[in-house]
Amino acid sequence: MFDANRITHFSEKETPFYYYDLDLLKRTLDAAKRASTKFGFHVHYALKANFNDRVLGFIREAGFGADCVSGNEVKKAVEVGFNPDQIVFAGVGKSDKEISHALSCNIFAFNVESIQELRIIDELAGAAGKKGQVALRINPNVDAQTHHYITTGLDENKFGIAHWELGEAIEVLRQCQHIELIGIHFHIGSQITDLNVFKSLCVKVNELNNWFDDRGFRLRVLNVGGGLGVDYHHPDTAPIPDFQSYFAVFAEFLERKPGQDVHFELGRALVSQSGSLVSRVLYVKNGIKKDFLILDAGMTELMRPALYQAYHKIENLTAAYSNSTVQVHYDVVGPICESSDCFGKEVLLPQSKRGDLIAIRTAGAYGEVMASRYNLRDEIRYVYSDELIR
Ligand SMILES: Cc1ncc(COP(=O)(O)O)c(C=O)c1O
Ligand SMILES: N[C@@H](CCCC[NH3+])C(=O)O
Repeated sequence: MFDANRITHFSEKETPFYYYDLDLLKRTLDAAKRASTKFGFHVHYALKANFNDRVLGFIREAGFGADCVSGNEVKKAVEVGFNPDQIVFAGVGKSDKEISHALSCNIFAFNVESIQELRIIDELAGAAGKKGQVALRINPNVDAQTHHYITTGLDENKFGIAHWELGEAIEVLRQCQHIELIGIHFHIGSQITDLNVFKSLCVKVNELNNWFDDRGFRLRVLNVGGGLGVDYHHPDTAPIPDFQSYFAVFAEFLERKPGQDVHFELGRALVSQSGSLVSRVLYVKNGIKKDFLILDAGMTELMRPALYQAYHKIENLTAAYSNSTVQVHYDVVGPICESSDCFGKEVLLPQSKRGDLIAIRTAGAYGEVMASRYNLRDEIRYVYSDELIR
């Protein structure tokens, strides 16, 4: 819950807007950095979770690398000052233009997702007179036990090179003159809350690490991707994910060969809790079957509930400091002309009225970046916590 001072500040702003708590962001990054450094691990932040310039500035300052999934993300990472030597580029559909641009930036590595892509990077690197460093993204067929839309490491998913294709992949690698295999890469899904899933991933990584070693490939990097989940139900009591326990799983179960580095690509866990979407109640509508709170924010600002039926904690900030004790169940909806434009059904809130400020919490990851202009909505607005002390 936000303090009264902050709510007064919000009430002066035009809604809806994303609010970023930069102090919490910094504390989260410090915790992740401390825990990863303790084990000698390197973290590349997944820009796809949030590429807001100010957020990225803090992440770069904290010393993380960048994991990109498009040419524009590579461009952005370079522009905001990430060291190209700490930029990796994944994605099932990298275009020739994007590959050539990344080669010209001298990024650290391409996480390659198909055999055909290996040949194309080799060709483009040759034409540019470069040598591209590549890691093979392997689909390990490990169930991430998360929402099926954000599971990426099962045989049925489009991501990565299948394990049965690896023989062919190393034949192609042996023929290619302009690429060098530096490692193997995995990313099995997002919002993973059961750490045992990562133990299963380590077992697969160890098997494959040995497989490559047996065939004479001395891998320098084991990249195990991201995926660490956050607590959407308790944004205030559990604002910082347990990075120590997460990294400890890999420290215990991953078998590194001498000289091998371990890379991670965390997105959500680094930025989720420091962002909230702040909105106002436009109308309170008493339907036949239920009551609706109609907000001025919708699925165009935060798509996760409409897309994945994702849970986000909803709070009435105005009512929080009033004496009202009446509680009402509302369907909290947006103004967009889609029935799926709903942030939560049967949400128990203090009795609410037009003009009340509503916060939708844990929206710092996959919030602003997934916004759209559908219905010709306004561009996203922001408020940063340090405006309060400026
Ligand atoms: C290749 C890759 N790396 C890293 C991430 C970041 O994942 P998360 O935000 O769950 O940490 C993703 C997104 O799921 C991804 O596709
Ligand atoms: N956009 C998803 C996560 C997908 C991660 C990218 N592979 C979410 O909001 O949870």
